[in-house]
Amino acid sequence: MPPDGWNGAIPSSRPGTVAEPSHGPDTTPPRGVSISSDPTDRPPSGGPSADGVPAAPDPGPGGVPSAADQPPVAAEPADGLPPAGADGAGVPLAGLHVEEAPAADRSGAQPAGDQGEPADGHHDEPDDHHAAGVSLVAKVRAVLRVRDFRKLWLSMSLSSFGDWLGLLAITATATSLVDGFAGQNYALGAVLLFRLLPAILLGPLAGAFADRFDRRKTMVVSDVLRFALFASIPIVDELVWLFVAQFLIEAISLFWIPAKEAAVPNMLRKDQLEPANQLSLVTTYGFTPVLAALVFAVLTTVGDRLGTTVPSLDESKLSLYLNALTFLVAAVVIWNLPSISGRRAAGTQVTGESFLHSLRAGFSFAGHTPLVRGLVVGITGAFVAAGVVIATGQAFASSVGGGEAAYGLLFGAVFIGLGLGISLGPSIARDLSRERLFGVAIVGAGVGVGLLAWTFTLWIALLLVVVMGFFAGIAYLAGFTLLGTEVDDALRGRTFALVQSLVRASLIVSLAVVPFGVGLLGRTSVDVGSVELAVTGERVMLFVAGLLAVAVGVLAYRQMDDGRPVPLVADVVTALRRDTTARRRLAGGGVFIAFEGGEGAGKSTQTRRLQEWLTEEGLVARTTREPGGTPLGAKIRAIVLDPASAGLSPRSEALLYAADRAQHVHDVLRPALDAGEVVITDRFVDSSLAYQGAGRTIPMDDVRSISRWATQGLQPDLTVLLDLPPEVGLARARGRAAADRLESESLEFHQRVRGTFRALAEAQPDRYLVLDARRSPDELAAAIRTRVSDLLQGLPLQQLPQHARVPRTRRHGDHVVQTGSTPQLHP
Ligand SMILES: Nc1ncnc2c1ncn2[C@@H]1O[C@H](COP(=O)(O)OP(=O)(O)OP(=O)(O)O)[C@@H](O)[C@H]1O
Ligand SMILES: Cc1cn([C@H]2C[C@H](O)[C@@H](COP(=O)(O)O)O2)c(=O)[nH]c1=O
Repeated sequence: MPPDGWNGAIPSSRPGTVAEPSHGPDTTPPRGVSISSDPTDRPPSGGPSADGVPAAPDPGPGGVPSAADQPPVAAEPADGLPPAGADGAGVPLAGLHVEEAPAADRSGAQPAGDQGEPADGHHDEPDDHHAAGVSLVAKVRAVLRVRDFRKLWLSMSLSSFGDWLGLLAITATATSLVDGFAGQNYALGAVLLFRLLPAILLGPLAGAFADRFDRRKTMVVSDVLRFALFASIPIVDELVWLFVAQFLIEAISLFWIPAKEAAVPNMLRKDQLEPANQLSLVTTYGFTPVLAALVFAVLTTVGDRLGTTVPSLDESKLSLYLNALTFLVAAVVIWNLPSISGRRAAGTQVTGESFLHSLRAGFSFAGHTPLVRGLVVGITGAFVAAGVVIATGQAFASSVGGGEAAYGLLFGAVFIGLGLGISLGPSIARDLSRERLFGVAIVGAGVGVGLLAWTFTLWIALLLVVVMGFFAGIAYLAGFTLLGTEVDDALRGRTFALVQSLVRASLIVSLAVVPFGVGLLGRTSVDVGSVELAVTGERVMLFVAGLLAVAVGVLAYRQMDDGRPVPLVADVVTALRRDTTARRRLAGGGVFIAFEGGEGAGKSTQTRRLQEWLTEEGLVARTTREPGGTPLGAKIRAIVLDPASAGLSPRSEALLYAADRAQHVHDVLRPALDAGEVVITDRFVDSSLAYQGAGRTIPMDDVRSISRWATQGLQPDLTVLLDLPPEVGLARARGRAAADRLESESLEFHQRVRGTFRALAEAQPDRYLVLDARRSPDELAAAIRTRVSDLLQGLPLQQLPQHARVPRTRRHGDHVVQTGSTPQLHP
């Protein structure tokens, strides 16, 4: 039976999914129109002159500012990007690979070792997996730096530890209070029953109550009552009171859990909720049960000795007192966290909806919303299967020849698997939609159980149990995260409560029914060739549980599938391989390439050259830009770049760029990608993160949120970052035209911009090509062509009709001669 922290599910922001075209297959006629960037349409001059750019520190090789020049880095945010207001140049760049500048450019540069890179100068790009792992640690550390959350998490962990310890102690107490094998088993069953029963009877009521109380008071009162009840069990020392106390403790916990769930999102930023969720679940299922088992073992030794001096004290009683104490400590901690109180304390009115009506609304919502229905079916079915695994565990363990020790190992293996699934699952399956992940993970767990049923070797069984736990952990996190993100706050308490009740009911039913099934089926053996196969009740039940999990996984998947035309297997395989291009291809789309970089880095030059080359190769390729890729965007561009718009507030500026982007995605990018074109944009979302986020010091998450909203999740397949020290780029840009409003910003502003571009590239090395923009235009164009030709290999992109193609012989006479290596495309 899971302890208090069991559904530590915290509403969380959904990890970014790979953009899927919003339209169906290509119906758009081929386009060959190029919207080229025109540097002459800048707003009229009027800003500060090009002079006065302060001398910049030596940027080091490849333009990387040396550590000594970097200003102090502010508190590290969850996403590893510079916090708002921090100088992006201070972000560690160890994993960034910048294609090197020509030798002449590097003279006098500092050794690579100064940048924290390997002394041999070899830039090892961290693989994506590693980057994801590091970023999870960073995210968790950032979450734990939030003082109130840290305190709540510590108190939750303490309660969870106490609860596991209490479970061990109560089961030991129950069996010690009765005599005989049958009596002891009945007592054990009754303890579990009394622990599970309240949720079935009171769960939905507790859910409806959840939003009507001051959360802090609810939690403190619950913890104090649980302290008193746990402490009373060893004092009263009666079996009947143990059952009553169990029932009351569970009933009280039902009020504590939703209060806690509602409190956490108020303490953290939205993007911090998923790592907080992972942390809570790993603590509850990975760490505290192991610690509780160890402490119980220690107390058993101490209790034996104590028992000789204080006869009424044994390890179970000691554990129960300790458990009681954890709740008292938690009560004190929570009492000192006023931020938990929530909206009641803030004076917000609760709707006048009747209690009964709100209960009915909760049920109706769960029954009529396909996604929630799928989640409820999946979670319930998975817990029925889990109940079967628990109920057959002892018999199965002895059948693989390990007895009690094997049971302990198998029990531990479940938690190892759960811990791995919860902590690693989201990063492994980062690109897969959570709806699909949920169904797939339940099926995976079911297959694990089905195979386990026919395993006769302990180590294979242990391996399969870890696999089963791994998938179950992923499903659990995905399911509860989806409940948190997809269910409106007003209904969330009731939905969670309903799921809680169903989970417990499933466990009860399977724990009650399975032993009968096992007994009824008995033990037989089947001859398979020369081998005699033992077909026992517990193995058959396990196999049935596996089949059931597979069935509910498929059912949940069908309920929750968003109807995308991408076949599941290909979706899973490409998501695991992080193959975003293949994912877009699966969805029948084109290829999206973004150019990013500071002022004067050469983006317009290179977007144009790339488009010309692709067109020569017979592909439909277009260039576009932000801001100003649409007629409406051109007006926005005029406003944002006009030095006369001096009073524009940072937020207005961010929204104007987002508005330009929304129109751009809607009018240009999506249709062109849906038509299978190669779309090359001069700037995209990264520019907003760099300029409005780091430059204007707007919180990165706010910029990311409005950008995601504006783009509906569209991401480039490749971003070419032309990296250049800002003083070089500004000089180039100012040599071309008078400085616009952004170019007129300070050098520090532009250094923050540069640092953020680099940090973004570092976070996803597979999706970026970082080039030293001090290289010649020809060298840059050649490096870009090489990378782009790799990206486009084998893709069924839209091609120019024969009559529109430029014969190779004429091309070089008419257009820019593409020098350097020019790979051949085979579209
Ligand atoms: N690799 C290069 N080396 C030197 N000069 C370059 C290089 N690439 C472009 N330039 C020159 O630098 C200036 C800016 O180039 P371009 O307009 O392509 O940059 P940009 O990144 O689009 O600038 P902005 O962001 O300010 O629009 C132009 O005068 C261009 O000729
Ligand atoms: C997309 C985008 C752009 N900017 C800034 C960056 C530049 O200073 C100008 C655009 O000028 P360019 O000549 O086209 O490079 O706008 C920004 O601040 N935020 C953005 O999202």
